[in-house]
Amino acid sequence: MSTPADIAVTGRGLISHVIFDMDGLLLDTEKFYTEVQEMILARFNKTFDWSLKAKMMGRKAIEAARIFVEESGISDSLSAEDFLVERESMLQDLFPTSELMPGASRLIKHLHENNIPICIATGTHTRHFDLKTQRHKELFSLMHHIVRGDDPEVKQGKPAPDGFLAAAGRFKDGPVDPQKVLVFEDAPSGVLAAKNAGMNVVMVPDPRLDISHHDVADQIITSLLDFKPEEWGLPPFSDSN
Ligand SMILES: O=P(O)(O)OC[C@H](O)CO
Ligand SMILES: [Mg+2]
Repeated sequence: MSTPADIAVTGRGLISHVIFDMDGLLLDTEKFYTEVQEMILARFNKTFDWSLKAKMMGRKAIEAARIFVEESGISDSLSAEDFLVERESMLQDLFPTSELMPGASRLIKHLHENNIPICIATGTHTRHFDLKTQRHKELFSLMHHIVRGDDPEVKQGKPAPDGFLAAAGRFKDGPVDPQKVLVFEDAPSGVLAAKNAGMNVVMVPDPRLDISHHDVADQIITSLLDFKPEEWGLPPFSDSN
């Protein structure tokens, strides 16, 4: 992990574009997946722990589902496809209640007001994206574009770089040099995806995630409220932020 001084030395202060992850980073939606998956495993007298959570988060639904049934040892009783069906109605009730993570609105508005191009690259597919964001349309409209997990260009989910490379390619003036992109992520798979795309990554991990997952990111912060844009060559927050 780099310190702010290292960041300046390696030239990572020259960020021109920002890509946000969504679940667990902008929206407090990871808790819904956890709740539902705990309930399903309880049916099999098993517990859902953070080592399994760490492997699933950030991935496309079917990829996470395969990990869930295989790693928890229930694949003989429940297929990945049936797991997705079983959790769907519960998630559909929970997603419309999604709330913003602390500091998300402040950072998005700050970057937009300062003309820093911003977008989202999420593993979430369009139908779930629409449910999760229905209370936050105004804020999400500040994004230049949004790449979802079912985008045709996203052949493989995180940790593959597909989503971040597609996102970097859709800004107004064409593809952006990955070295000038700063990604915000909460998930180990998402941090790896951004590094696989050659980008800079600030990780905002859930405190329950094992610290062994902190090694790959360029910077770790405990909340978006703690992000200091000037450490990355971005306009600082003013007192009114
Ligand atoms: O974290 P995101 O936004 O890539 O979403 C991925 C899944 O939908 C949830 O882990
Ligand atoms: Mg995430």
